[in-house]
Amino acid sequence: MKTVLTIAGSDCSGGAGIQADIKTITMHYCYAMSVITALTAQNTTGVYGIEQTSDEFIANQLDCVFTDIFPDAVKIGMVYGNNSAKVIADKLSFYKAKNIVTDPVMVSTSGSRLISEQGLENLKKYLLPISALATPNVPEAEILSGINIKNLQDMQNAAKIISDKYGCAVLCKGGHLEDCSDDLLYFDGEFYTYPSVRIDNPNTHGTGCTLSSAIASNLAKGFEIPQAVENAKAYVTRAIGVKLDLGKGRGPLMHNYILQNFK
Ligand SMILES: Nc1ncnc2c1ncn2[C@@H]1O[C@H](COP(=O)(O)OP(=O)(O)O)[C@@H](O)[C@H]1O
Ligand SMILES: Cc1ncc(COP(=O)(O)OP(=O)(O)O)c(N)n1
Repeated sequence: MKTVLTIAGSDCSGGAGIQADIKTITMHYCYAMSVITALTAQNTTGVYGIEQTSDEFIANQLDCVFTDIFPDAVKIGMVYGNNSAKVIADKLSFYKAKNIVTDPVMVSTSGSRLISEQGLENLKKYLLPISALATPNVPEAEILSGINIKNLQDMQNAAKIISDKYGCAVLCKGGHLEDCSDDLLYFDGEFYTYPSVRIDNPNTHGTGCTLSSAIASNLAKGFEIPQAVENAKAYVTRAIGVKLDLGKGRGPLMHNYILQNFK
């Protein structure tokens, strides 16, 4: 049994964060573990409160996981606190964690900040350099690279800038582009494009969380990054395409419908 750890925030409505990650990892027939960095009170209409986990308690959770069941891959999502990224990076380095996928979550689609300014500086300084892969969406890639992104060429430029700066592979996600949802990977000096038509579905809460945990699950199973991304993209595309419609706002994805196809 392959094991995957998610280090992220809890979404009580089950669409994003830890809950989306555990569903995704489980659907990939991997064993899911979690280190919770923050509690959020949120639903499909927005984020209504955030409670940060203390640095000591994040460290305590990481010790409990790594001294007992060593994860084959680690996904990092919402890292809210000023020093959380450093605490996490120190522990991951100490335990020699492998296959680290960092989704540099900054702002929810509903507009709430999910990381502090200092937290973001520490994510850049400590977490990205130890990651195998970072998975920014377009606004996050603009912040990390310092350039505007309107098309695939801009995504290529941004991914290379981020990769050169932080030393990790970069998947720039296209969910925020105007007419398509193509994703772009820069890995080992090469560009890979993952084309997809835009699915007409407003219910995309947790797509980024789902994609990054699906990539981590595929890395845990032994796939190389380009193939892991291809498999994960197929998973998230299917989960959006089911068009589950729950809640009063931007609803979550459907995971269990696709049980048969991702053994
Ligand atoms: N409407 C859509 N149709 C098809 N794919 C989508 C759609 N929205 C998002 N995606 C895909 O979901 C994944 C997450 O992308 P994105 O929404 O940009 O990330 P985030 O949730 O971090 O903002 C990407 O693979 C993206 O291409
Ligand atoms: C607890 C928590 N973590 C991450 C997010 C952001 O989720 P993501 O899939 O990146 O995007 P949106 O769902 O905000 O579009 C979150 N909302 N909560």
